[in-house]
Amino acid sequence: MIETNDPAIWRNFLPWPSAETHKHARGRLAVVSGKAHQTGAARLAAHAGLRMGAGVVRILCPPDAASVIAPAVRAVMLTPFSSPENLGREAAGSDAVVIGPAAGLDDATIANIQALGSTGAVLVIDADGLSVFKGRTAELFAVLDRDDILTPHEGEFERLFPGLLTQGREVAVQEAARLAQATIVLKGAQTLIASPDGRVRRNENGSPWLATAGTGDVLAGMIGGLAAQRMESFDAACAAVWLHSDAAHTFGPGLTSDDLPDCLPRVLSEMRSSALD
Ligand SMILES: NC(=O)C1=CN([C@@H]2O[C@H](COP(=O)(O)OP(=O)(O)OC[C@H]3O[C@@H](n4cnc5c(N)ncnc54)[C@H](OP(=O)(O)O)[C@@H]3O)[C@@H](O)[C@H]2O)[C@@H](O)CC1
Ligand SMILES: Nc1ncnc2c1ncn2[C@@H]1O[C@H](COP(=O)(O)OP(=O)(O)O)[C@@H](O)[C@H]1O
Repeated sequence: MIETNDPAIWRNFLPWPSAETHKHARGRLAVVSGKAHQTGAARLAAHAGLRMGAGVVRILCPPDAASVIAPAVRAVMLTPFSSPENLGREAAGSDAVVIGPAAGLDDATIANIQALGSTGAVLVIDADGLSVFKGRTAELFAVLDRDDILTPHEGEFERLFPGLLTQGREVAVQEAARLAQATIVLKGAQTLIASPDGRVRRNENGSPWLATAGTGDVLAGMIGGLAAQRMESFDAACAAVWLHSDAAHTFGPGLTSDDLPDCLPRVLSEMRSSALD
């Protein structure tokens, strides 16, 4: 049965800081950047993860990108990596890692994802991190744990699961979660979220203002931010999808992906008030 993605289901599982917490205890999120001319997507995701409450957010970047990113971040920290092995070491200790936005469609992206697979962090894989496995899905599935999360739009979904969408989005997303043994977020006007345990929810508060470049990168960062705070992956994905749309409704016309993270304090405050009621 497909449930509506109603906040009542996951509202009480949202992570709020306790009086005694510190930034590392709140959750460590890493976001992997693309090359020097492709760093905006990672910066959007990292900022969103920080706004969602991850206590420490770090961008891990190829060495050539460091001088581009450094002047463009403040609360987000920056660490260059020189190889997939080095990336794996730098990401160790992260609670969640986002990879894929503007990562590049080359073997380095595959090797980076494989290296991250052994860190134990929850992986949120988006965009190029999905498309690069076109025709090589067995290699992707070999990396995934059940708490990992894939966030394809329909184009990316078709590359990973060719032909599956002809059975309808609902059937397709459930079958994809079963095949991948991971949570699948099939994005669209009504995003569907499926867990490998068979749960599936339909998001019904979508906003067409989200049809603008970079909003998917923000969503990946939001999911990563909640997963870093140890919210269960499926609920983290459902909560982030709903809050992402709510932020878009809050801003309305003229929305760009840059605006979304800055709408989150208000959206989260409203959610916190209603959870306390
Ligand atoms: N700020 C930044 O730096 C940003 C960087 N970004 C980075 O840019 C890269 C390209 O990302 P991308 O998503 O534009 O292109 P990609 O998936 O390679 O192919 C697009 C093709 O897929 C198809 N398609 C089918 N359904 C679709 C759907 N629902 N939504 C969208 N497309 C759909 C569609 O085919 P059509 O329908 O036109 O035949 C379309 O032509 C990637 O690295 C990404 O991370 C972006 O995140 C933006 C912000
Ligand atoms: N018409 C729409 N109505 C509601 N949500 C939409 C619509 N179009 C796009 N979205 C949402 O916007 C986001 C776009 O993500 P994505 O396609 O990955 O963009 P990008 O790669 O530019 O970041 C997804 O969360 C998707 O559900």
